[in-house]
Amino acid sequence: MESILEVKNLCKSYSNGSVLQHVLKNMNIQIYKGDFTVIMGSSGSGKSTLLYALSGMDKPTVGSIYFKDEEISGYNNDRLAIFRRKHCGFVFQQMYLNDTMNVLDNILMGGLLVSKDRKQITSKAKELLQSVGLDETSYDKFPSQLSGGEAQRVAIVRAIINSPEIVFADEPTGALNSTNAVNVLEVLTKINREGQSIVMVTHDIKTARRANRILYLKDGVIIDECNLGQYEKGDEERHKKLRRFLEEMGW
Ligand SMILES: Nc1ncnc2c1ncn2[C@@H]1O[C@H](COP(=O)(O)OP(=O)(O)OP(=O)(O)O)[C@@H](O)[C@H]1O
Repeated sequence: MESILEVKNLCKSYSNGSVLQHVLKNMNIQIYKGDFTVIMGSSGSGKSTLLYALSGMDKPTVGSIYFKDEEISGYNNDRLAIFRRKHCGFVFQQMYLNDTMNVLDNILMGGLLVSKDRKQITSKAKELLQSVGLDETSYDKFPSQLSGGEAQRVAIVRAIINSPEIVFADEPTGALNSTNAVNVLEVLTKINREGQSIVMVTHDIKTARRANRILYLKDGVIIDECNLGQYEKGDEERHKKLRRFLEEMGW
């Protein structure tokens, strides 16, 4: 299997006043291309810190992070920003859609950072909106006029408009009701089936079971992983396997 991200001896510490808190402790991980990888673990175990380090949103205290053959951990902030724009998409719980722009412009804003071909980006945005179940009536709406699930689907389209090689998601369904959460998970499952690599942090077992690989984090260390294979709707065995794994982990 081909790696898309590789982490070597990763440590991350925060200084809280006079106390140094070691949040990630000497981690070694490979994330594979085309995988839907989920990071789980108890609250405060370091999941978001790991996601931030993997995605070049934050720098490790010690250790190296490789995106394919490129070592991103040594980059300065400007190079990291370029790296993120070129290769990564982000779907976070706080969606940060721009409230002063309509749906289409929110998406185009990201697309035009990479391509100057407005016509091509516009038609791609419309195609992607269609594929997540949003028709032309959504284009002119402002974020405040959307439901949580619609807004999150717009955020996903914005995250993938530049065809990033990897999408990072932090609790993307955390603020949604169950219908909207399922809609958003369907979109993530669909783009993963089409080859998109995804790394997602979640507390929710229904969300986690969309992944083919679950990494379990405890006190800053990956203590084990569970491999589930590709998601199929209604696969009870898969659900039981994940439940057993999480019970063993003390989740
Ligand atoms: N910027 C920061 N400065 C200082 N400490 C931080 C910072 N970010 C995170 N921490 C600390 O690092 C630890 C891990 O935080 P992190 O958010 O990664 O955990 P998590 O597993 O994602 O938790 P949760 O499931 O509750 O979101 C926590 O004790 C947190 O207080």
